[in-house]
Amino acid sequence: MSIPLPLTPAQVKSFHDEGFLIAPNVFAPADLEPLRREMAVAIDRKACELQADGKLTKLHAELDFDHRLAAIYRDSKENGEAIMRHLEGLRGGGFHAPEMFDVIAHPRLLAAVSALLDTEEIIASSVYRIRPKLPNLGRGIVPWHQDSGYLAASCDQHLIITCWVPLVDATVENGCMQILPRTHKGRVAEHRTGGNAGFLVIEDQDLPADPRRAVTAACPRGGVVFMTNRTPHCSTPNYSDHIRWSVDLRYQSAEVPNNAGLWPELEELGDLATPGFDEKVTVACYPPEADFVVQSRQHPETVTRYEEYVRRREVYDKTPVPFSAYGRWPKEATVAK
Ligand SMILES: O=C(O)CCC(=O)C(=O)O
Ligand SMILES: [Fe+2]
Repeated sequence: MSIPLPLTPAQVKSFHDEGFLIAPNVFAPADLEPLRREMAVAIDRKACELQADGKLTKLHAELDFDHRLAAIYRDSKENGEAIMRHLEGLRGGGFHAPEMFDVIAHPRLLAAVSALLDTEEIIASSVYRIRPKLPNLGRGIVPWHQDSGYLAASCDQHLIITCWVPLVDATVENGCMQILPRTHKGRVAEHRTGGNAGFLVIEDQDLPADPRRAVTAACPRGGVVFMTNRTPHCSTPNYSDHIRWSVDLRYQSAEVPNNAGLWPELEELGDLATPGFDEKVTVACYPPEADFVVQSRQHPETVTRYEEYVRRREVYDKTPVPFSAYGRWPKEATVAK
């Protein structure tokens, strides 16, 4: 295992001043290969299943991970959507093979997160998302928002770090992110429901700065775009011929409210959670999904291993929690974007 390289003090300062940091070479190119390969296997499996059901005629098995799903989608929107839903799961982080966990718990990534959070005690969130942004498809275009727009208001003033990890070189052409710098220290802006593809949106007049000041966050594969939960960002269309694959992961200090220690203890029959569990988890910044300890110097025995991470995710997915990511923003966007 290579020795984790933390960020330089100048990079850490830049993150806190600007609200984001683009760090190349967090991962070695080979580090992301197992995840890309396993996601390709998952696509293949689902495509074969659709073929066996008589829904899909052409497998496009000769195409690589960066092109195959786009070709399947071009043949049939329904099949393309079915495969994307399969990968995304209930809320966007459905894919949880060991290769995904290895990226979430990667020592070099955790060293960088630890430097940015200034703690060794790190909680990872299940609120990670897999994003296949297909060429010329509106669904992957994410309108202006702050990640706090989706989280509990009680966590607005805490720091939760989004690590945006491209699985291909992310460029303007294939629809990398745009980020509004130096605007992450104020209140969370007004978000509205009904943005593109059902996302929340901050309308231009409600952004904390002129969107023309946005920085283009191109990032090579192996690099990471780090952002705070109050950093406004969006992403643009993919005009390339390949899929802009990315995953975004989230981390916070163990001092920030979380549900890492809470289990619902499902009853055998009916899968009903222990009474009161739903109220308890509302302490977390995103109550419906399972947080877990990913690094701890003080209590290394609490660090979550792969099997427990999977179990926590499954159990939370079955547990109705009275929290909606859209609940805090009752107003619809005035213009559908
Ligand atoms: O991947 C994208 O296009 C948007 C990502 C995003 O909003 C996030 O990582 O928080
Ligand atoms: Fe976001």
